Amino acid sequence: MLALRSVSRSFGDHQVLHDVSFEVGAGTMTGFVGANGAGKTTAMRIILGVLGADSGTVSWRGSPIDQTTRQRFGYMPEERGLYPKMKVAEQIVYLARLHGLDQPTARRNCADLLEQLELTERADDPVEQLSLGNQQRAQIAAALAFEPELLILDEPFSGLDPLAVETVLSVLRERARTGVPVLFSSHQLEVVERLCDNLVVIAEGRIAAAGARAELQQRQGPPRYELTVDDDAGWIRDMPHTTVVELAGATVQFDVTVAGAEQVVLQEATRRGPVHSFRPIVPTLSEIFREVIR
Ligand SMILES: Nc1ncnc2c1ncn2[C@@H]1O[C@H](COP(=O)(O)OP(=O)(O)OP(=O)(O)O)[C@@H](O)[C@H]1O
Repeated sequence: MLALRSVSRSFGDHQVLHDVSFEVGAGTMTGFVGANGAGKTTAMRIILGVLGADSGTVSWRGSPIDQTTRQRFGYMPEERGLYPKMKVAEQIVYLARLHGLDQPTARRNCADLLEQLELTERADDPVEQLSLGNQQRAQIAAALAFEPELLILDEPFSGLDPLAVETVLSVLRERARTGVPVLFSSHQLEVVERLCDNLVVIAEGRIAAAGARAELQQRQGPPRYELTVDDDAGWIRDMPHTTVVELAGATVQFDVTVAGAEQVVLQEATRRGPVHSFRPIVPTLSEIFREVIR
Protein backbone atom coordinates (compact mmCIF):
# COMPACT_ATOMS: atom_id res chain seq x y z
CA MET A 1 0.00 0.00 0.00
CA LEU A 2 1.10 3.53 -0.81
CA ALA A 3 0.49 6.07 1.97
CA LEU A 4 1.00 9.83 2.06
CA ARG A 5 0.93 11.42 5.50
CA SER A 6 0.66 15.19 5.99
CA VAL A 7 2.68 16.04 2.90
CA SER A 8 3.22 19.77 2.37
CA ARG A 9 5.16 21.56 -0.33
CA SER A 10 5.69 25.18 -1.31
CA PHE A 11 7.31 26.85 -4.30
CA GLY A 12 8.65 30.14 -2.95
CA ASP A 13 5.85 31.61 -0.87
CA HIS A 14 3.17 29.69 -2.79
CA GLN A 15 2.08 26.66 -0.75
CA VAL A 16 0.91 24.09 -3.29
CA LEU A 17 0.22 21.12 -0.98
CA HIS A 18 -1.25 21.47 2.50
CA ASP A 19 -1.07 18.45 4.81
CA VAL A 20 -1.98 15.99 2.08
CA SER A 21 -2.79 12.47 3.33
CA PHE A 22 -4.29 9.56 1.43
CA GLU A 23 -3.71 5.90 0.66
CA VAL A 24 -3.77 3.74 -2.44
CA GLY A 25 -4.46 0.13 -1.58
CA ALA A 26 -3.35 -3.07 -3.30
CA GLY A 27 -5.50 -3.98 -6.24
CA THR A 28 -7.39 -0.70 -6.42
CA MET A 29 -7.72 1.85 -9.19
CA THR A 30 -7.71 5.23 -7.53
CA GLY A 31 -8.57 8.40 -9.39
CA PHE A 32 -6.78 11.52 -8.19
CA VAL A 33 -9.05 14.36 -9.19
CA GLY A 34 -8.74 18.11 -9.02
CA ALA A 35 -8.98 21.24 -11.12
CA ASN A 36 -5.96 22.50 -13.09
CA GLY A 37 -3.32 23.65 -10.66
CA ALA A 38 -4.82 21.80 -7.66
CA GLY A 39 -1.51 20.03 -6.93
CA LYS A 40 -1.92 16.55 -8.49
CA THR A 41 1.31 16.55 -10.50
CA THR A 42 3.25 17.96 -7.54
CA ALA A 43 1.94 15.18 -5.27
CA MET A 44 2.75 12.52 -7.87
CA ARG A 45 6.25 13.86 -8.36
CA ILE A 46 6.78 13.72 -4.61
CA ILE A 47 5.62 10.08 -4.56
CA LEU A 48 8.12 9.34 -7.32
CA GLY A 49 10.92 11.22 -5.56
CA VAL A 50 11.38 13.58 -8.51
CA LEU A 51 10.54 16.33 -6.03
CA GLY A 52 11.01 16.48 -2.25
CA ALA A 53 8.32 17.32 0.30
CA ASP A 54 8.88 20.18 2.76
CA SER A 55 7.26 18.02 5.45
CA GLY A 56 5.31 14.80 5.76
CA THR A 57 6.09 11.27 4.61
CA VAL A 58 5.43 8.92 1.72
CA SER A 59 5.65 5.19 2.40
CA TRP A 60 5.31 2.04 0.37
CA ARG A 61 4.34 -1.18 2.15
CA GLY A 62 4.99 0.53 5.47
CA SER A 63 8.55 1.73 4.74
CA PRO A 64 9.94 5.02 3.46
CA ILE A 65 10.56 4.95 -0.29
CA ASP A 66 14.18 4.81 -1.46
CA GLN A 67 15.82 4.79 -4.87
CA THR A 68 15.65 0.99 -5.21
CA THR A 69 11.93 0.92 -4.40
CA ARG A 70 11.24 3.70 -6.89
CA GLN A 71 12.87 1.65 -9.62
CA ARG A 72 9.91 -0.70 -9.31
CA PHE A 73 7.28 2.02 -9.77
CA GLY A 74 5.79 2.64 -13.19
CA TYR A 75 5.34 6.34 -13.98
CA MET A 76 3.71 8.14 -16.83
CA PRO A 77 4.76 11.78 -16.40
CA GLU A 78 2.64 14.73 -17.48
CA GLU A 79 5.35 15.93 -19.84
CA ARG A 80 5.50 12.39 -21.32
CA GLY A 81 8.99 11.21 -22.09
CA LEU A 82 9.51 8.88 -25.00
CA TYR A 83 12.25 9.56 -27.53
CA PRO A 84 10.46 10.86 -30.63
CA LYS A 85 12.83 9.28 -33.14
CA MET A 86 13.07 5.84 -31.57
CA LYS A 87 10.78 3.04 -32.73
CA VAL A 88 7.90 2.20 -30.41
CA ALA A 89 8.78 -1.43 -29.63
CA GLU A 90 12.53 -0.78 -29.48
CA GLN A 91 11.92 1.93 -26.91
CA ILE A 92 9.59 -0.10 -24.72
CA VAL A 93 12.02 -3.03 -24.68
CA TYR A 94 14.87 -0.64 -23.90
CA LEU A 95 13.01 0.87 -20.94
CA ALA A 96 12.04 -2.56 -19.62
CA ARG A 97 15.72 -3.62 -19.85
CA LEU A 98 16.74 -0.47 -17.93
CA HIS A 99 14.49 -1.67 -15.12
CA GLY A 100 16.29 -5.00 -15.00
CA LEU A 101 14.22 -7.32 -17.21
CA ASP A 102 16.07 -9.81 -19.39
CA GLN A 103 15.75 -9.46 -23.17
CA PRO A 104 13.23 -12.28 -23.82
CA THR A 105 10.92 -11.11 -20.99
CA ALA A 106 11.18 -7.49 -22.10
CA ARG A 107 10.30 -8.46 -25.67
CA ARG A 108 7.41 -10.65 -24.58
CA ASN A 109 5.96 -7.96 -22.29
CA CYS A 110 6.31 -5.39 -25.05
CA ALA A 111 4.51 -7.58 -27.59
CA ASP A 112 1.70 -8.37 -25.11
CA LEU A 113 1.21 -4.72 -24.20
CA LEU A 114 1.24 -3.51 -27.79
CA GLU A 115 -1.40 -6.08 -28.58
CA GLN A 116 -3.58 -5.18 -25.60
CA LEU A 117 -3.25 -1.49 -26.46
CA GLU A 118 -3.93 -2.18 -30.13
CA LEU A 119 -0.58 -0.80 -31.24
CA THR A 120 1.02 -3.90 -32.74
CA GLU A 121 0.90 -2.51 -36.26
CA ARG A 122 2.81 0.58 -35.16
CA ALA A 123 5.56 -1.32 -33.33
CA ASP A 124 8.25 -0.41 -35.86
CA ASP A 125 7.25 3.22 -36.38
CA PRO A 126 9.15 6.05 -34.70
CA VAL A 127 7.10 7.54 -31.87
CA GLU A 128 6.92 10.95 -33.59
CA GLN A 129 4.99 9.42 -36.51
CA LEU A 130 2.16 8.24 -34.24
CA SER A 131 -1.01 10.24 -33.62
CA LEU A 132 -1.13 11.87 -30.18
CA GLY A 133 -3.59 9.26 -28.95
CA ASN A 134 -1.29 6.45 -30.09
CA GLN A 135 1.72 8.16 -28.54
CA GLN A 136 -0.20 8.16 -25.31
CA ARG A 137 -0.88 4.42 -25.59
CA ALA A 138 2.85 3.90 -26.21
CA GLN A 139 3.58 5.91 -23.05
CA ILE A 140 1.29 3.67 -21.08
CA ALA A 141 2.97 0.57 -22.51
CA ALA A 142 6.34 2.05 -21.47
CA ALA A 143 5.12 2.59 -17.89
CA LEU A 144 3.84 -1.00 -17.67
CA ALA A 145 6.51 -2.91 -19.55
CA PHE A 146 8.76 -3.80 -16.62
CA GLU A 147 5.95 -5.25 -14.46
CA PRO A 148 5.87 -2.40 -11.92
CA GLU A 149 4.67 -2.91 -8.35
CA LEU A 150 2.84 0.42 -8.37
CA LEU A 151 1.54 2.58 -11.21
CA ILE A 152 1.41 6.37 -11.10
CA LEU A 153 -0.10 7.91 -14.23
CA ASP A 154 -0.50 11.64 -14.85
CA GLU A 155 -3.63 12.28 -16.95
CA PRO A 156 -3.49 8.97 -18.85
CA PHE A 157 -6.93 9.46 -20.37
CA SER A 158 -6.67 13.07 -21.52
CA GLY A 159 -6.86 13.39 -25.26
CA LEU A 160 -8.00 9.80 -25.85
CA ASP A 161 -11.18 9.09 -27.77
CA PRO A 162 -13.87 7.04 -25.97
CA LEU A 163 -12.77 3.74 -27.55
CA ALA A 164 -9.16 4.34 -26.58
CA VAL A 165 -10.26 5.19 -23.01
CA GLU A 166 -11.92 1.76 -22.81
CA THR A 167 -8.80 0.02 -24.17
CA VAL A 168 -6.45 1.75 -21.75
CA LEU A 169 -8.88 1.23 -18.91
CA SER A 170 -9.09 -2.50 -19.42
CA VAL A 171 -5.28 -2.77 -19.42
CA LEU A 172 -5.07 -0.78 -16.17
CA ARG A 173 -7.90 -2.73 -14.57
CA GLU A 174 -6.15 -5.97 -15.36
CA ARG A 175 -3.01 -4.69 -13.61
CA ALA A 176 -5.08 -3.62 -10.62
CA ARG A 177 -6.68 -7.08 -10.50
CA THR A 178 -3.25 -8.66 -10.12
CA GLY A 179 -2.71 -6.57 -6.98
CA VAL A 180 -0.90 -3.53 -8.41
CA PRO A 181 -2.19 -0.26 -6.94
CA VAL A 182 -2.96 2.21 -9.72
CA LEU A 183 -3.12 5.95 -9.07
CA PHE A 184 -4.07 8.19 -11.97
CA SER A 185 -4.80 11.87 -12.11
CA SER A 186 -7.54 13.64 -13.97
CA HIS A 187 -9.22 17.02 -13.89
CA GLN A 188 -12.51 15.47 -15.06
CA LEU A 189 -14.51 14.09 -12.16
CA GLU A 190 -17.28 12.79 -14.42
CA VAL A 191 -14.69 10.63 -16.18
CA VAL A 192 -13.09 9.36 -12.99
CA GLU A 193 -16.29 8.46 -11.20
CA ARG A 194 -17.17 6.24 -14.12
CA LEU A 195 -13.74 4.59 -14.29
CA CYS A 196 -12.79 3.74 -10.74
CA ASP A 197 -14.14 2.81 -7.36
CA ASN A 198 -11.76 4.87 -5.24
CA LEU A 199 -11.20 8.58 -5.43
CA VAL A 200 -9.02 11.24 -3.90
CA VAL A 201 -10.38 14.72 -4.49
CA ILE A 202 -7.91 17.59 -4.17
CA ALA A 203 -8.79 21.29 -4.20
CA GLU A 204 -6.21 24.05 -3.94
CA GLY A 205 -3.68 21.65 -2.45
CA ARG A 206 -5.99 20.23 0.23
CA ILE A 207 -7.69 16.84 0.23
CA ALA A 208 -11.42 17.53 -0.01
CA ALA A 209 -12.46 13.87 0.12
CA ALA A 210 -10.91 10.43 -0.17
CA GLY A 211 -12.35 6.93 -0.16
CA ALA A 212 -14.63 4.57 -1.99
CA ARG A 213 -17.04 6.18 -4.44
CA ALA A 214 -20.07 4.63 -2.78
CA GLU A 215 -19.01 5.96 0.64
CA LEU A 216 -18.34 9.43 -0.70
CA GLN A 217 -21.80 9.50 -2.22
CA GLN A 218 -23.44 8.35 0.99
CA ARG A 219 -21.63 10.69 3.33
CA GLN A 220 -23.21 13.72 1.72
CA GLY A 221 -26.50 14.98 3.10
CA PRO A 222 -29.73 13.18 4.02
CA PRO A 223 -31.19 10.42 1.81
CA ARG A 224 -33.33 11.82 -1.00
CA TYR A 225 -36.21 10.16 -2.84
CA GLU A 226 -38.46 10.87 -5.79
CA LEU A 227 -42.09 9.84 -5.87
CA THR A 228 -44.58 10.12 -8.72
CA VAL A 229 -48.23 9.55 -7.99
CA ASP A 230 -51.43 9.97 -10.01
CA ASP A 231 -52.38 13.52 -9.06
CA ASP A 232 -51.13 16.35 -6.87
CA ALA A 233 -48.55 15.14 -4.31
CA GLY A 234 -48.90 18.24 -2.08
CA TRP A 235 -50.11 16.12 0.84
CA ILE A 236 -46.47 15.13 1.40
CA ARG A 237 -45.84 18.47 3.13
CA ASP A 238 -47.76 17.14 6.13
CA MET A 239 -45.80 13.89 6.38
CA PRO A 240 -43.48 13.55 9.42
CA HIS A 241 -39.67 13.56 9.12
CA THR A 242 -39.69 14.67 5.49
CA THR A 243 -38.54 17.86 3.80
CA VAL A 244 -39.84 18.66 0.36
CA VAL A 245 -37.04 19.65 -2.00
CA GLU A 246 -39.10 20.09 -5.15
CA LEU A 247 -42.78 19.60 -5.86
CA ALA A 248 -44.11 19.63 -9.42
CA GLY A 249 -47.69 18.39 -9.54
CA ALA A 250 -47.67 14.62 -9.21
CA THR A 251 -43.89 14.35 -8.79
CA VAL A 252 -42.08 15.24 -5.60
CA GLN A 253 -38.49 15.04 -4.43
CA PHE A 254 -38.02 14.87 -0.69
CA ASP A 255 -35.34 14.30 1.96
CA VAL A 256 -35.94 12.16 5.02
CA THR A 257 -34.57 13.06 8.44
CA VAL A 258 -35.34 9.68 10.05
CA ALA A 259 -34.53 6.32 8.44
CA GLY A 260 -37.70 4.59 7.29
CA ALA A 261 -39.75 7.79 6.91
CA GLU A 262 -39.72 7.21 3.15
CA GLN A 263 -41.57 3.92 3.67
CA VAL A 264 -44.31 5.72 5.58
CA VAL A 265 -44.58 8.18 2.67
CA LEU A 266 -44.81 5.30 0.21
CA GLN A 267 -47.55 3.59 2.25
CA GLU A 268 -49.52 6.83 2.38
CA ALA A 269 -49.10 7.30 -1.39
CA THR A 270 -50.34 3.77 -2.09
CA ARG A 271 -53.31 4.31 0.22
CA ARG A 272 -54.23 7.42 -1.76
CA GLY A 273 -54.04 5.85 -5.23
CA PRO A 274 -51.64 4.49 -7.89
CA VAL A 275 -47.89 5.05 -7.47
CA HIS A 276 -46.10 5.44 -10.80
CA SER A 277 -42.54 5.50 -9.51
CA PHE A 278 -40.55 5.66 -6.32
CA ARG A 279 -36.75 5.75 -6.24
CA PRO A 280 -33.80 6.89 -4.16
CA ILE A 281 -31.83 9.73 -5.72
CA VAL A 282 -28.09 9.16 -5.42
CA PRO A 283 -26.15 12.26 -6.43
CA THR A 284 -23.22 11.83 -8.79
CA LEU A 285 -19.86 12.84 -7.41
CA SER A 286 -19.71 15.57 -10.04
CA GLU A 287 -22.84 17.03 -8.45
CA ILE A 288 -21.47 16.68 -4.92
CA PHE A 289 -18.09 18.22 -5.72
CA ARG A 290 -19.28 20.77 -8.26
CA GLU A 291 -18.00 23.59 -6.07
CA VAL A 292 -14.61 21.94 -5.58
CA ILE A 293 -13.76 20.95 -9.15
CA ARG A 294 -14.57 23.49 -11.78
N1 LIG B 1 8.42 23.81 -10.24
C1 LIG B 1 7.47 24.69 -9.89
N2 LIG B 1 7.78 25.95 -9.56
C2 LIG B 1 6.83 26.84 -9.20
N3 LIG B 1 5.50 26.55 -9.14
C3 LIG B 1 5.13 25.31 -9.46
C4 LIG B 1 6.09 24.30 -9.87
N4 LIG B 1 5.41 23.14 -10.10
C5 LIG B 1 4.12 23.43 -9.89
N5 LIG B 1 3.94 24.70 -9.51
C6 LIG B 1 2.65 25.34 -9.17
O1 LIG B 1 1.99 24.49 -8.27
C7 LIG B 1 0.58 24.51 -8.49
C8 LIG B 1 0.07 23.09 -8.66
O2 LIG B 1 0.59 22.56 -9.87
P1 LIG B 1 0.39 21.04 -10.30
O3 LIG B 1 1.05 20.89 -11.63
O4 LIG B 1 0.82 20.16 -9.19
O5 LIG B 1 -1.19 20.97 -10.44
P2 LIG B 1 -2.08 19.90 -11.18
O6 LIG B 1 -3.22 19.62 -10.25
O7 LIG B 1 -1.26 18.76 -11.63
O8 LIG B 1 -2.62 20.73 -12.41
P3 LIG B 1 -2.81 20.33 -13.95
O9 LIG B 1 -4.05 19.51 -14.01
O10 LIG B 1 -2.97 21.67 -14.59
O11 LIG B 1 -1.58 19.59 -14.38
C9 LIG B 1 0.36 25.40 -9.72
O12 LIG B 1 -0.01 26.68 -9.25
C10 LIG B 1 1.73 25.46 -10.36
O13 LIG B 1 1.92 26.65 -11.05
